[in-house]
Amino acid sequence: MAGEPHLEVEGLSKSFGALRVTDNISIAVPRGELHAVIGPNGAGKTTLIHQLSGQLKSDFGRIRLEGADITRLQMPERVRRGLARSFQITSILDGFSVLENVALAVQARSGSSFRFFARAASEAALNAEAMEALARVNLIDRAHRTAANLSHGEKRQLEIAIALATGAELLLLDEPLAGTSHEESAALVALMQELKASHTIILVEHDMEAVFALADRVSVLVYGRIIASGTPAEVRDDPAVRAAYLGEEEAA
Ligand SMILES: Nc1ncnc2c1ncn2[C@@H]1O[C@H](COP(=O)(O)OP(=O)(O)OP(=O)(O)O)[C@@H](O)[C@H]1O
Repeated sequence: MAGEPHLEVEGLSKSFGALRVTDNISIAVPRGELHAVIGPNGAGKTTLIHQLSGQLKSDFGRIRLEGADITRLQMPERVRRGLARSFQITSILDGFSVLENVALAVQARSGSSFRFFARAASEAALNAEAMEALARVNLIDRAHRTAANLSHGEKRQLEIAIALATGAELLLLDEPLAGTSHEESAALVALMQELKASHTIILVEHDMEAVFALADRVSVLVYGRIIASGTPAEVRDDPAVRAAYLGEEEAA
C-alpha cells in the first residue's frame, strides 16, 4: 500500500533475565530511508538488530514489513520476504572463493528454481547473479580470491554483497565500519551512499561522521529506550542527546 512504512516497529522489548535491554521501541522507516540507530555501548542496538532479523524472539511488540506482521516469523522466512542483515561478526566462509560465498546466498534464495537448468547452466546462472552483487559492492576483481585472503574492509563489502544476493530490499547493517582503516571506511561509506538509492537501510554505527553524512533520520538509543528520533540536525541539537550521548563522546 502506498504510504505504508517499509518497516514499522511498535513497542518492541526484550529482556535478558531482569535486564530490559530494549524497552518499548517504536520506529517507522519509509521505503528508501537510511535510518541510523546510535547510542552508547550496551544501549541495546545489536539486540534490536537481532530482534528485527529474527535471530532473537521479542518479548513484546510488533514488527511489520510492508504492513505484514512478521513478529513471529523465523529468520529464513524474513530473508525470503526481503529483509537481510550483514553480521557484526563475520558470516563469510573463509575457505570458499568470494564468488562462491555470494553464489551460495543466491542459491539459498532461489531454492529449487535453478534445478530446472542443467548443472553447468545452473552454475552459470548462479554465478552471473553473484557477479552482479559483487559489481554493486566493487569486488569484481576479487571474485576468484579465497575469502580468507580479503582485507578487513573487503570482507565487509563481501558481507553486504551476500546480503544483496539474498534479494534483500531492506538491509540491516550492524557496525559495518568497525575495525576498518580510513580508506576502507571511506569506500564503505561511498558504497552505502550508492545503496541508499535502491535499498531501505537500518544502520547501527559508532562512527558519527559517517552516520551524520549518510542518515536521513537517526534514532538515539540509551538504556534500551529511544530518547530522540529525527533528522541528523534535529538529533545533534537535542539537549537530551547531547547530555546522554554526544556529550560523552566529546568528553572522551
Ligand atoms: N544473550 C544475552 N544474554 C544476556 N545479556 C545480554 C545478551 N545479549 C546482550 N546482553 C546485554 O544487553 C545489553 C545490550 O547489549 P547490545 O549488544 O544489544 O548493546 P549495543 O548497543 O549493541 O552495544 P555495543 O555498541 O557495545 O555493540 C548489554 O548489557 C549486554 O551485556
